[in-house]
Amino acid sequence: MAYLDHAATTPMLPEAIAAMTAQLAATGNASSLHAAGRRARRTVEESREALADALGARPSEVVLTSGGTEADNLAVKGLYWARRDADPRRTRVLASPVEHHAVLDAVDWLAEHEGATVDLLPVDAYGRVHPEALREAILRDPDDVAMITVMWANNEIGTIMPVRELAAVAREFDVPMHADAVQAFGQLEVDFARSGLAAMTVSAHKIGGPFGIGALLLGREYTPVPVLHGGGQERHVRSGTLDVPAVASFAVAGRLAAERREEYAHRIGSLRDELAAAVLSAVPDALLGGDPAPGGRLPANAHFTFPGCEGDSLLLLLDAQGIECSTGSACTAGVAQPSHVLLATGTDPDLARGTLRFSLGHTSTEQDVEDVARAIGPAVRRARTAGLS
Ligand SMILES: Cc1ncc(COP(=O)(O)O)c(C=O)c1O
Repeated sequence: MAYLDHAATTPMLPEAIAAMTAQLAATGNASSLHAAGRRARRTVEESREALADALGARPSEVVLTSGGTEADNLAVKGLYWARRDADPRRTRVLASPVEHHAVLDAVDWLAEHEGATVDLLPVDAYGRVHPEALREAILRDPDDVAMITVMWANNEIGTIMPVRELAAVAREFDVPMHADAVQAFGQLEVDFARSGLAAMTVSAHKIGGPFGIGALLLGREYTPVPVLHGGGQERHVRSGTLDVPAVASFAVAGRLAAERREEYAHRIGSLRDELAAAVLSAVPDALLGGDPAPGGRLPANAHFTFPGCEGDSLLLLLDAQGIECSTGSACTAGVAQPSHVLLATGTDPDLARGTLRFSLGHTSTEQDVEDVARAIGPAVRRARTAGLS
């Protein structure tokens, strides 16, 4: 068994499981005033402090959500509404074209239902947005920009964005910028205070924590209009009873992700390089995706294009050998669609159908690399033959 799909989700860390199970039997709504409620509240506030510490933020800047998707929606829609309500000219959203669908579809929704104009920022061959491109886009009309959203690191090809430089440009024009740091947290140093961002998304299940919990890091300058209305929890921007066991578990995973990051990134980066070398040696015409420059892409990411192959067939052939990875492209009604990320980087749509993403994580070992090295050559040959028949 080689699980190489940690960018989709990671197995939970034993420490995060222990923190969660310890809370499952506890009673008390963190909003209640009695002793059980106060105990739950204490657990939540201690967890918030641990998460703030791990992310270079203040505890009051951690807005807990049901995950990355909700945090992205709150940032994009909420900041758009807040800025447009304050000045009706502000209806333009600047976004990178390689965002996760949680951002891209929220932006598209604003265009369809709220009169937003969406400017997709130009990217280079690795899907990177350059600060000059952002400046140019803002300068087209600095008065009409509602918000900017550019991810910290891409989930398919691992490209790392120059987030601090981009946020500095946004600040020059007093425009709030949000970054989806779901894939960056745990692999890169994501320090919210130093980033200059107005908002930043993280998710627990990508760092060894549980599903269904995440956070929007939110500075004090901008208050998004809520997406969820109700009890007024989380600074009145995200109502809903908190899932205390998940919050406690997220905090443990977050603390460990920050503490172990450097050593982890080093170990996983070497393993990824070995995996890339093994695949390229077994399939010499395979193309390694992402930016090969040091610090150009996430250490856990290995993305390949196999000319003449359907990624889906290849994935299933590897799955039959116990190797679990992803194509990185969406499948609509059984038809494999080339990924929007690859299309944005100028990849030929036919080539973009033959991609595989291996993403390593805390459970990855040398054995996983050996398993891929052994299986990938025969699988590609079979997938190519199947494609020709
Ligand atoms: C970059 C990125 N953003 C957002 C999400 C969504 O996060 P969640 O699964 O917590 O809703 C993911 C997960 O696939 C992701 O990779």
